[in-house]
Amino acid sequence: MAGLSTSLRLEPPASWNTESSRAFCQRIARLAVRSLYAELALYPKPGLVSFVDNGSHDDMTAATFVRSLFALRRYFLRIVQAGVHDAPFHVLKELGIEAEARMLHATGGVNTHRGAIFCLGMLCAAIGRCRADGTAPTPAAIHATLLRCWGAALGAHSGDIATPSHGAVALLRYAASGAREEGARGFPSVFDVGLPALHRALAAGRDARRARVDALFALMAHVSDTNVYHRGGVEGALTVRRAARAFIARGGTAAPDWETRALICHRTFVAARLSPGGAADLLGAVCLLQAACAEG
Ligand SMILES: CC(C)(COP(=O)(O)OP(=O)(O)OC[C@H]1O[C@@H](n2cnc3c(N)ncnc32)[C@H](O[C@H]2O[C@H](COP(=O)(O)OP(=O)(O)OP(=O)(O)O)[C@@H](O)[C@H]2O)[C@@H]1O)[C@@H](O)C(=O)NCCC(=O)NCCS
Ligand SMILES: Nc1ncnc2[nH]cnc12
Repeated sequence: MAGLSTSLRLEPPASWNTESSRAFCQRIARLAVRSLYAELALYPKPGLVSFVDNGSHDDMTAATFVRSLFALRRYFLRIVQAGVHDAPFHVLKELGIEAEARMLHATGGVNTHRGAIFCLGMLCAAIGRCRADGTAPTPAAIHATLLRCWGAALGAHSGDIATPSHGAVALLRYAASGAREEGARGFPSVFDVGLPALHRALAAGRDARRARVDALFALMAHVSDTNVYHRGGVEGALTVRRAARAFIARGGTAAPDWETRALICHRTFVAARLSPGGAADLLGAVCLLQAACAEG
């Protein structure tokens, strides 16, 4: 992937003042919320919650996710602003912890978006930082900025397990890397797996819905999803990976019977209580990157 040095440099716009900075931050925050809404609305999504059904979950519905999204609007605005102002990682972390509390308050204690708060939050900060630097928002520039500004702190954060979590248990029991390792490496699954899969599908003429399904399956085939390990152990993780690879091997959504296959996969996951929630969060991040880079 091209580095920052090869990306287009823009002069900071003459109109770059408090007013335009606020409008920019609000636009990116809106894109983050819309991207998570697009993930929620997508169907079929194996084992995951949508407006059609609750997938493998009995403690959350689409309404729970929508409440969570409303509660996170201000967080995304604040973290883009923090990125614009080159805030150190501990400031981003405080914003993230506060957002987790708001999410849990809005959902009655259900974890809808912890992975998304982390991943989309860091991307929002990096997009803000790119803008302040006068760097065009390409995926390569956003990735390089993320690593340059907060890469070392993200690496240290991955080993800092203060409170027990499903992710921490999956790491200890199964060596499943999860969100922490993704963050430490600058979310490579978003930049190197999910986004290219989305772009390939769009370039082949598929619509946004099908492209998102293809990106989700690409992520399911690739990521070490601690939510899957938490619910299904090693066997569950193998089931998810094999199902995703089989779907992709048949051509993904280019296959005429893709929808039937995706629905069969959905029912299989629901029967086994499997939920690739980490891949779903990363899909939200892919949608944000695509929208932010397309709008410039
Ligand atoms: C760094 C943290 C995000 C901590 O991570 P950790 O792994 O220790 O903690 P978890 O609480 O398990 O949360 C991790 C969430 O990340 C998602 N995820 C899983 N695998 C991956 C992956 N490979 N890449 C990216 N993201 C991943 C996953 O999110 C989904 O799972 C949710 C449901 O999970 P859970 O509640 O565990 O399980 P249920 O199915 O509900 O189980 P039952 O209760 O029903 O049995 C689902 O909604 C998705 O969102 C994990 O949730 C972070 O916590 C942290 O450090 N936070 C502080 C804030 C911060 O520092 N921010 C930095 C600046 S932004
Ligand atoms: N649609 C969804 N269903 C279940 N868990 C998720 N985590 C993020 N999005 C999700």
